[in-house]
Amino acid sequence: MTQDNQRPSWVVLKFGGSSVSSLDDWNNIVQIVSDNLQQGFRVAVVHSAFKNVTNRLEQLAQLAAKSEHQELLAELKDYHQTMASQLQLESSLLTPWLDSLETSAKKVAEHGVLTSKLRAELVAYGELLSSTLGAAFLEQQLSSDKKTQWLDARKLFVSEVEVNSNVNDQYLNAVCHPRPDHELSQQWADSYDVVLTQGFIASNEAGETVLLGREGSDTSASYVAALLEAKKLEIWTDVAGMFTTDPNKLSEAKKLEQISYAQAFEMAEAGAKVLHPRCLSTVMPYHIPVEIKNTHQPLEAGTLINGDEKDSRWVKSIAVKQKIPVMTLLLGRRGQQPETLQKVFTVFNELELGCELLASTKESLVMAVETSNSIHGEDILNELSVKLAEMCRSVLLSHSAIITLVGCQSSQALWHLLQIDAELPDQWLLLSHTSSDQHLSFLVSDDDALDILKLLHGHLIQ
Ligand SMILES: Nc1ncnc2c1ncn2[C@@H]1O[C@H](COP(=O)(O)OP(=O)(O)O)[C@@H](O)[C@H]1O
Ligand SMILES: N[C@@H](CC(=O)OP(=O)(O)O)C(=O)O
Repeated sequence: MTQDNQRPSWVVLKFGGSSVSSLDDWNNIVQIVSDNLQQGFRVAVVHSAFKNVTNRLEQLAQLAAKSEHQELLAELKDYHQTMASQLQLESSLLTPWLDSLETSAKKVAEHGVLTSKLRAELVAYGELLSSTLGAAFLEQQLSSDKKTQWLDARKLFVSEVEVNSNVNDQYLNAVCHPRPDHELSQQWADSYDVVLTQGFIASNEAGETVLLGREGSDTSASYVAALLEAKKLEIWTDVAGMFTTDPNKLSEAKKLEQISYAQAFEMAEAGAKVLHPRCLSTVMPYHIPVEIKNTHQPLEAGTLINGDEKDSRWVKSIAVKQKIPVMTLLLGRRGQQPETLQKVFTVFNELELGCELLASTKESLVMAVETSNSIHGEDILNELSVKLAEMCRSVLLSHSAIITLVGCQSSQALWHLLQIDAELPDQWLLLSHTSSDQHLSFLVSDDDALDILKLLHGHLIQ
């Protein structure tokens, strides 16, 4: 068995859609990879689809089910071919993927209904296309003695069926449990300087393509880091770290230089989308530090996530999730009875929608609807309202925001809130705090969300 200090030193670099979508981005990526090679690391790159391509592929899947996909398909082909020419690469590199994308869309059209299996197959082309160009660009730009190898993530990661998961989850929100493979790490290190693979995609035991949930490339990067027992995992994105709140929503947001895994997890769970929460649970057991950095400003210091942290008395950050579909069900006196709850959850189940119970009173239930792993379009929310209305006095569908205070005990957070000498809006519903008690959430109207964020950030963040 090899000793730890004889093992190859891998660094994993994940580049999100916002980091791979222009020639300037790619010149920065070449520099970042070269710097790591110069420091003696082997480099594993995990690559997302180009910016917004996954959303457009999701749309393509919906349109294909109605045989109305030709225009968007042509647009997507054109977009990728233009990217190839921007990077001065042969667009013929893309032909096999573009042909199979067309075949998949045709398959959906012939089937006439979108299934989660077909959706996964089709949406995966975003990462397959972009990473093919990424690997060719690195091979072309890195010095000639450096070997770059493109790898198919579906051969590396096989999903495991989770207890109670439904078919949609198995194809669209799949879970893998990679463990360190020292032999593979050595084999790759002997053969290549850089390996490059796709984020977001994996396969199941039947060899079919599955997805790891929207924004799942961070999760893939953590899988690669665990597989290689990497020295560090760097998430390269369009902001220079994790901030006290989304810097694109509030300019006063401050960068957090160093935070614990636990706090970063709470922030990610609460909606700080710069990092996917599932990414941390994979790297934590191996103590792999995670750094978040800005691809557009590579020299700027980022946020380092590692280790533990002492309890804090102050709110450290505030996360906002906006445009969450929320159903408020007025159920009358039988509201909290098991039969009523069972009927409500059965409707969600039948429509294959996820839900989170946000609050309940004796007579009402407030539930957030999770649509990202649904195979249906937006009109599924209306269908849900109609079905729920059959068992309720009334159903209200709103698009709301969830604001979460992260980093101190909920009792402390409430105490801090009481000190705020300003008017809070009328529409303000206390939701929950997590079992770790480092997390306090409120449901507010989407229109008020950014004003409330500004107010709370000004008062609560030290
Ligand atoms: N607390 C936070 N700190 C930093 N960024 C945040 C935070 N909360 C939300 N974000 C958002 O996360 C975005 C980066 O995530 P994402 O768009 O998924 O990037 P990528 O395409 O690189 O995966 C930032 O542009 C920022 O708007
Ligand atoms: N492309 C996928 C996976 C992903 O993580 O993308 P990004 O790294 O750009 O957030 C998505 O949009 O969901």
